[in-house]
This record gives sequence, structure tokens and C-alpha cells, in this order.
Amino acid sequence: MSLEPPKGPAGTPNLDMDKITESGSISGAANSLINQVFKENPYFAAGGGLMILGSALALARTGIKSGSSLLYRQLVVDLEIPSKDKSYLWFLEWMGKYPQRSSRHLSVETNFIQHDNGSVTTKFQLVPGPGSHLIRYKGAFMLIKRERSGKMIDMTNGAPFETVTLTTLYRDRHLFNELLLEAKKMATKQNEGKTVIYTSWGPEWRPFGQPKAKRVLPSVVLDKGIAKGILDDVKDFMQNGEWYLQRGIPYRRGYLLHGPPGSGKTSFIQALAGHLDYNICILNLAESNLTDDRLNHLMNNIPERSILLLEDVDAAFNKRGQTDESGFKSGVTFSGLLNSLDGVTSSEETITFMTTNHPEKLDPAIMRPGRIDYKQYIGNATPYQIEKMFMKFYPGESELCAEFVQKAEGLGLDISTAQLQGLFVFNKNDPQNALAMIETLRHQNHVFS
Ligand SMILES: Nc1ncnc2c1ncn2[C@@H]1O[C@H](COP(=O)(O)OP(=O)(O)OP(=O)(O)O)[C@@H](O)[C@H]1O
Repeated sequence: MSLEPPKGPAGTPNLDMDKITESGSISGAANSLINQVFKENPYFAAGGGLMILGSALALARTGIKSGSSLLYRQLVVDLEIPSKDKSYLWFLEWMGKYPQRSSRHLSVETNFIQHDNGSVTTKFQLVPGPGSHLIRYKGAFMLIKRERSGKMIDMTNGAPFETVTLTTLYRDRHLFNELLLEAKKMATKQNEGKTVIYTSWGPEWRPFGQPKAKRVLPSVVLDKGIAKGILDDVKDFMQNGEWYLQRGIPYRRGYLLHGPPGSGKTSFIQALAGHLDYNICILNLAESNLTDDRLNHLMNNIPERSILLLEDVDAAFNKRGQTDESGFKSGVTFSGLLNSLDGVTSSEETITFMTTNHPEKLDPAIMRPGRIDYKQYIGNATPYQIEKMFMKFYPGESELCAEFVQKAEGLGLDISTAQLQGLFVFNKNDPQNALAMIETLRHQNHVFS
């Protein structure tokens, strides 16, 4: 049987037809069909064929693309760390110190480091800049891409949003966790023996400068028994989480330290945080741009192991929109503060310290247990404190100390411990002169010069 090739539209004989044999195989039939469709078909010849070919190619390309992306997804795995996440800075710092990396784009981060003796040095750290970087971690290759979003800006600080994407083979995905833990450990180690001070930055907490060397508790001299009383209470609270849980009581405790300026309220809370190995989140309620919403958000998102310190808590008791003598206008309302205090719900314990120079301005509603559970007056220097502070500055000078205390009492001095410290700092190595200058302290706002 022979397959008679169909003639083309123009009646021209097809060259391929010559190759068709008498045997009439199936392949011959297919060829003939192809010829029919592609070569002798008038639509195909008129360009329709090109269209089909084009579409077929496009389809094939899409197929290859999605096939390869499917393969990519099967073989590799990405981890995205947005700049809003806590581990973002840890990772950059870790990467800055990681030896096996090939980074061509670097960014500088300048930090000031406070040493135990109080001196400060500057440290420049080169961290991977925006772009791609390749590292080898525990035998696996990882592609690190740091990208800045051109459009999105963090409204709180004007900085562009960034992300770091880590890509590695699927089988090595467990290394992500190990890497992040290592980065966290490195960051925590740097803060060992130090107190991190957080301040509010828009709606979030950010470390304020470098972690500070811990202030030891005895360096803050309070009147007899005060420091011990607070410390015992905090410790007792921290050891009784189970007790609170079993009774369904929110696991939080509020402390109010009130008294004149410069009596050591803030210093004591910082030293207490250091003693308990806690960090501290400081919020000043007199801040003009602090609103109820921001306060609520901040109080519900305190970094772990941190004491919350609300300074000038009386600011919330001014009527909304009212400005004080210094022109401050607080956006935090009384009900906003109460709601935030009541709303703090954390599985961890929440320790809130509040300070004020004007306890008389506080509404009694804040004294309800759960808001303020422990109230302590921290006043001006008592003879007990004067003696302790003198001996702290001039060890071994007990005779001069007794004279100093007697003179202070005789003068009826009502001065803050900060003023006393000022006199001793001015006469660093001269207790005799400190004694001679004691009268200057009678003028409350005296500046030593
Ligand atoms: N009792 C104290 N013992 C040791 N240092 C003190 C004491 N009181 C004040 N100082 C020193 O005085 C300075 C101011 O103290 P601090 O800020 O703690 O006072 P404050 O009571 O919180 O004041 P304010 O009410 O104005 O916030 C600090 O340098 C601190 O070291």
C-alpha cells in the first residue's frame, strides 16, 4: 500500500514526499500527517503555524520555569529574618564575627563600650551590607541576601525595612536553628554581667546605648532596712509563680517609690535589676508624645527578664491636654495608665516600678493591689545615710565621719543624697575640705565649682 502524499495548496509537490517509501510504515503516516498540517495547511502557511509554535514555546518555557522552581523548592530552603524581629541584630552581629564568609559589601556599626572601670572605647564592627554573601556553616553553604525595601519605611524611626534571607539545601535546614541559637548566645554573652537599659522607640523597646556595667546594690545608700525590705519582697514574689498560677491571680507586682528628687530612686531600681540579673525598660510618662495606645503596647511587649520602670507616674494624672509649668503635655491619661497596668498579661512575672516626686497627685485608684502592691518613701539623706556615704567615699575616716554627721545634724540639713554625693565627688581625696564645705549644702541648689 502506498500513501499518496496530498498536494500543497499551490499544487507544488512536497520534497519530503520523495522520501516516503512503498513500505508505508506508521512513521510514514505520521510524517504525512505533519506535512499535511504544517506544510500544506493554508492557515499554517499564512502565519497561524507560527502562532502555534510561539505558544508551544511559551508553554514549554513556563513549564521549565515552574518545573525548575518546583525543583528549587524541593532542594533548597529559605529563611527570612525581617528587621523587626529580635534575631535580626543578633544575626548581623554574628555574621560580622563569622570568619568563613566572602563579603564584598560591608556596613559599619559604631558602638561605644563601657569597661568595668568606667572608661569608654569606640568599637567599629563591620557587618554584611546590603547584597549577597556566601558563607560556609558547619560544612553547608549558605547564601545570605540582605535587602532593603525601597518603599517601606519604619514610621517610628524613618529607617527602611530590611530583610535578611538565608538559603541553603533542604537537607541542611536544621542548621538555621543552630545558627540562630548561636547568634543569640553570642549576643547574651556580651551582656553578661551588664544591665541592658531599654527605652521606647516608637512602639517598640530598643537598647539604649551599650549595656551598662551592673551597679552593685550597696552602692546605693538608702535609709536603714529599705533596700532589704524591697529586695526580700521582690525575691519572694519571684519564687511564688506557682502560687499565683494556682489561684488564677495575674503574676505581676507593682512598686511605688516616692520622694524628693535625687534621693536614689532610679539608681536603686537599676542596681536591683543588676542584682537580680534583669534588664530594665524605662518609660517616662511625662514624655510628650507618649499616648495610651503606645503605653499599652509597650507594657505588653516587655523584653524577657526585664523590670519595667515608669518614671514620673504622676504625669498621667494631669488632665489630658493640660500642660505643666515646664510646658510638658502628656498624652497618657489616668484611665490609659490603669488599663495598661491591669492589662499586662504575661506568662513570665511582671515587675513594675513606678517613681514620683508628687505622690499627692496620684489618684487613690492606682493604689489597688495588682497595680501598686508595695509603696516606699525614699527621702532626703538621714544621719544613717550621711554616715554610710561618707565612709564609702573616705574609708577609714571614722572620726571625721562622726564630726561630719554631727555638723550636718547641727545645721539641720535637709539635703538629697545626690547633693551629698556632689560634695564628696568635688572633694574626692579631701575629707577635711568636705567637712569644711558642709555649710554650702544649706543652699539647696548649690553647685560645687
Ligand atoms: N541614696 C543614694 N545612694 C547613692 N547614690 C545616690 C543616692 N541618691 C542619689 N544618688 C546619686 O545621685 C544621682 C541621681 O540619683 P537618682 O537619679 O537615682 O535619683 P532619683 O531619686 O531617681 O531622682 P528623680 O526623682 O529626680 O528621678 C545618681 O548619680 C546617683 O548615683
